[in-house]
Amino acid sequence: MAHISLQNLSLSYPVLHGSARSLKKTLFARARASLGSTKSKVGGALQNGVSGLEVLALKDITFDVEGGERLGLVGHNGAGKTTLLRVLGGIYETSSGSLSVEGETHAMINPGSGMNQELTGRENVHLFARRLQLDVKETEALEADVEAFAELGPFFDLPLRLYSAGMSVRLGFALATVPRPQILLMDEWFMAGDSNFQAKARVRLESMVETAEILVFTSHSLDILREWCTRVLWLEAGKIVMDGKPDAVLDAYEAFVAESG
Ligand SMILES: Nc1ncnc2c1ncn2[C@@H]1O[C@H](COP(=O)(O)OP(=O)(O)OP(=O)(O)O)[C@@H](O)[C@H]1O
Repeated sequence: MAHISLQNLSLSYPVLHGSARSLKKTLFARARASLGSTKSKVGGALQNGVSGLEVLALKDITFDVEGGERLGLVGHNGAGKTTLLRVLGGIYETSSGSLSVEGETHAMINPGSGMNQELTGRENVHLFARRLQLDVKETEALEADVEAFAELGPFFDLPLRLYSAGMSVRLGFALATVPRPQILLMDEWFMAGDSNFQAKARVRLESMVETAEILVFTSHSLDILREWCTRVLWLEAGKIVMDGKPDAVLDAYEAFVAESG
């Protein structure tokens, strides 16, 4: 059974170095001067670290996720949701604390990850198939599936650097939903794209979610979180504010947002 466990986990990003040029130095000085004096509605906490200014993106995070749970992450811009997904996906190392992830994990965090901008959509599908070590028949099936799903028309045979943001999402989504992992981590970019694509994406995700033992995803859509999750974690400035049943957490979050304006 898949399982995730985090104990007192923290992560900070270094911001700028003291040797940077003058504009950076000015910004650095302003941010440093505002330490502790302002309460921003966005972002992690700014702090003085060993190597200079840091953003404390996650602070003392402790929670467990059991197989069968669908955990939604909610919070203001910069609250730490994507950072947490990246930590769970093994993309970022933590500054302190411990993390244990049991189960095959797939992180849908960046629509363009692993793709070559100079290759066409079709060529990228073949690249992807080689990475998954698919045989000729499986590769043909994958190509047909992605081509039909992404509906890129002639752009499927043009280099990715010519794609619009929505077109990249279509291709990235079609490829990212091929593996069937035990733990699925998903950032909210999957909701990008036009309404026709969103409807298709939703159906595809639903079948994926059924096979994933654990789903962790971020969204600013409270309706989606209410509908999809069995549990919601509310983060603000890198800290857990509340963890529990979706309705209880999201009602409290909505009240907080209404109060803080
Ligand atoms: N690569 C990075 N380097 C430095 N700081 C970063 C980096 N990525 C994120 N941060 C900072 O870490 C904090 C958390 O960012 P994160 O992207 O995890 O937030 P989020 O909750 O996903 O936000 P959003 O809802 O806007 O996507 C923010 O203050 C952000 O400025």
